[in-house]
Amino acid sequence: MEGVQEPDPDLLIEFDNVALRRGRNTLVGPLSWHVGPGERWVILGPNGAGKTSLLRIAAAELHPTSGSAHILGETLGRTDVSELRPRIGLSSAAIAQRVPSGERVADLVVSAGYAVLGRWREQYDDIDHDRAREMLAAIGADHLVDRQYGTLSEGERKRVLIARSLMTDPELLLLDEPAAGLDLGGREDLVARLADLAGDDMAPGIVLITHHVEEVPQGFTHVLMLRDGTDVAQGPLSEVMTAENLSETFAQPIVLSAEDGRYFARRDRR
Ligand SMILES: Nc1ncnc2c1ncn2[C@@H]1O[C@H](COP(=O)(O)OP(=O)(O)OP(=O)(O)O)[C@@H](O)[C@H]1O
Repeated sequence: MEGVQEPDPDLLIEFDNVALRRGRNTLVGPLSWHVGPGERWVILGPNGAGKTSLLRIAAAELHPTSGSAHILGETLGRTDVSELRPRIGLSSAAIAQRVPSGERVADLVVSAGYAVLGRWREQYDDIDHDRAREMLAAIGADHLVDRQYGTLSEGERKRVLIARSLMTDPELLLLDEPAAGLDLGGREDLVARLADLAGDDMAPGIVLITHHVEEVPQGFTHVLMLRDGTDVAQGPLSEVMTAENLSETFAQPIVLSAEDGRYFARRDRR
């Protein structure tokens, strides 16, 4: 990639004029987006806005068609992604679907460091198992350690997969709709766990995709609102999470309220 600028070593994600095209369709961009250390971002936008595609570029799973994309100081197109990916924790529905139902939770989490799904290898050390249990405990799922993945509820599965994505001690944690499909209690439980994680200084930078402002955990710092692949608005939550920006993003009049660091939205029927 000629003409690509050098990465800023202080940024976790540094996308400049990034675009992703498939045939005649532009799925993402052109979009510039920078994520700094300690930041906790939420990506909001309607179905088909390009949220998952953007996150997959950040996960080094997709290469942008144009623009410059640096992740953790490495430049996509110039770096060996097999070395970059273990530095990124990713939890998504696509990964969830690939987990064999008979997989034991302990094995699923411990194998993350070796990037295998559903392939139990016996050479993991005690230190790996201790860390797996620690990651499960961090997300309130340590009691599930001996269960089979297929027997877990939707909410339990989400938490186990987040524990798995933390296993490698990633510098960047990417969560694609972690609260999708959860009931009210399950959602509140997960949102509270993510708020704890957001408040932990030792936790990696976090980017979370959601469809619902109610799922934005307390302690999140920034928001990127996407529509038709591009950013309607982005920046600190306190400035950018407004009814006006949500209305433009979702192309309908939205009323927004906030309480105790949580947000609530509905359509304005007046
Ligand atoms: N390989 C592909 N070829 C063509 N179009 C694609 C391809 N993959 C995704 N798309 C389209 O790109 C757009 C963005 O998809 P993406 O999954 O990134 O959106 P999203 O915001 O995550 O949507 P949702 O909220 O429904 O999950 C969609 O219109 C989708 O149909």
